[in-house]
Parts: sequence; C-alpha cells; structure tokens
Amino acid sequence: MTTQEISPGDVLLDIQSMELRYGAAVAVRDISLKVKRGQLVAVIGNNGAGKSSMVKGATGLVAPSGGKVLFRGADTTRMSAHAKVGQGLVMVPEGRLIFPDQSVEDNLVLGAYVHGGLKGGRAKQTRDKVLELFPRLKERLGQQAGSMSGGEQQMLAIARGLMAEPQLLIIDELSLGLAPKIVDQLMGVLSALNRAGLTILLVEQLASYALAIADHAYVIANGRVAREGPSRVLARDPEVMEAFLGRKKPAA
Ligand SMILES: Nc1ncnc2c1ncn2[C@@H]1O[C@H](COP(=O)(O)OP(=O)(O)OP(=O)(O)O)[C@@H](O)[C@H]1O
Repeated sequence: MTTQEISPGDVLLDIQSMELRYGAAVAVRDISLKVKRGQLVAVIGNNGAGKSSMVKGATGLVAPSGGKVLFRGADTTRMSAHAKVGQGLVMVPEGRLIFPDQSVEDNLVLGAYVHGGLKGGRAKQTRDKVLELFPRLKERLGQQAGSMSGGEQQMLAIARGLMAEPQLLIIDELSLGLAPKIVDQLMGVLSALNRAGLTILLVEQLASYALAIADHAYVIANGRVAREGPSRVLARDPEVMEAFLGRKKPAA
C-alpha cells in the first residue's frame, strides 16, 4: 500500500515556521513540525488552537501566508491539494466528507481517482487490501454510505484515504461525534496500519487516545507549538495533563 522508495527515518513532512491567515485573523502563528517515515505523530490542542488550519496549510487546501511546507524533501508550499495527493500526501478530513448518496464501493473508487480509479490492476489490489482491513465495509459495498453508522462512515473515510496509496495519511479529528468504544476500535486500526508501515499524522482533540498510540506528539496552543516530545513523556507532563487530559497529577 505504501511504496518503499524512501529509507526509514527520512523526513516525509517538514513544516517550517508556518503562518496561516484568514483575512486579518491569524489561525496559525508559527508552527514547525516534522513527521518521519514510519512514525505515528499526534497533534493535540484545544478547540480553535489552529490544528485544522495547520493541516489545511500542509495539504494545500489553504495557502499559508508564511513559512514552508516540504514534502519528501521538496518545497510544496504553493502546490495544489490535488497535486499533493498525487505525491502521497493524503488527508482524511474533519467531518469525514464522504459522499453520503453514493455507495461504499463508489466512495472507495473516488479515493483511487488520483491513480485513474479502479481501471488498473494496482488499484484493484489496493482495494482488496483495504477491504481486508475493514471487513465491515466489505459486507456493505452496495450500501448507501450516508446510511451507515458514524463509526462505519469514519472507517470508510480512512479506507477512501488508503485507496490513494498515501505516503503520509493525515487524519483530522477521528473521534468527532463517535462513542468512546468506537474511537478505541478506530485507534486500534490506525495503530495496526502504522505497525504495517504507514506513516500517520493524527490531529486529535481527545489527547489521551492520540497520545496512547503515537510515537511523538506536538501540543498546539494559540497557533503555536506549546510542547513537543515523545508521547509517553507528554502524557506524563503535568501541564499537558491538566490542560488536555483533565488530570492534575501524572498517573503512578
Ligand atoms: N475559514 C475561516 N475563516 C476565518 N477564521 C477561521 C476559519 N477557519 C478557522 N478559523 C479560525 O482560526 C482559528 C483556528 O481554527 P482551527 O479550526 O484551525 O482550530 P482547531 O485547533 O482545528 O480547532 P477545532 O478542533 O475546533 O477545529 C480559530 O480562531 C478559528 O475561528
């Protein structure tokens, strides 16, 4: 599913001093962040901290007003979102944005559009691998996507992202509107995908879930990086815990 042309440890995504504005409003003030091949990196932070805006700047949906976005070593700051998908930078957006009136199968085909849909044998192979990961979707290929549960729709959004054969999969707010049990299941899927070699950037408000599966994490506040480090360390940082995990002291 992922191509192996880059050696382990290479930096896939390198955001350098990003600034992003909506008119006069500054959403991202100064964010620098790296994701190395093979990592699962979490970005946590409260509502309005600038996480989604950073992702939009990284994926080309909104042009940053300052700084650089390097992907696989090349400056992609001004590259379109579509071109970036072709390079392997794929996003599962906040709110999933699946096509509710289309079938599960059609939603998957749309994920492969960047490689010419399912016409090629390679895309069919990718589809089979993706459906192995999500047997629930395999059983529902003909079902209207909008009639599935929230958890199933999130599975479909991830599966559709995988159809584009990402080098890096960015997932914005996986947990949005989902019950804790479903969030747990989906986090398990992401962890398994990462162990199988997929590089993931997980942007998540539910910090404890994200820190539990990530190698490395960034805490965003007011459009800046407030903290950065190994997830294990951040999960025990009293300030991070108090601000995001609702606890006053590190767990014993
Ligand atoms: N299209 C927009 N136009 C103007 N301001 C925006 C726009 N989108 C976001 N903002 C503002 O930018 C700031 C950062 O928002 P952003 O959505 O990036 O934060 P976030 O950390 O992802 O929060 P959430 O988890 O609630 O989405 C907020 O103050 C928000 O109101």
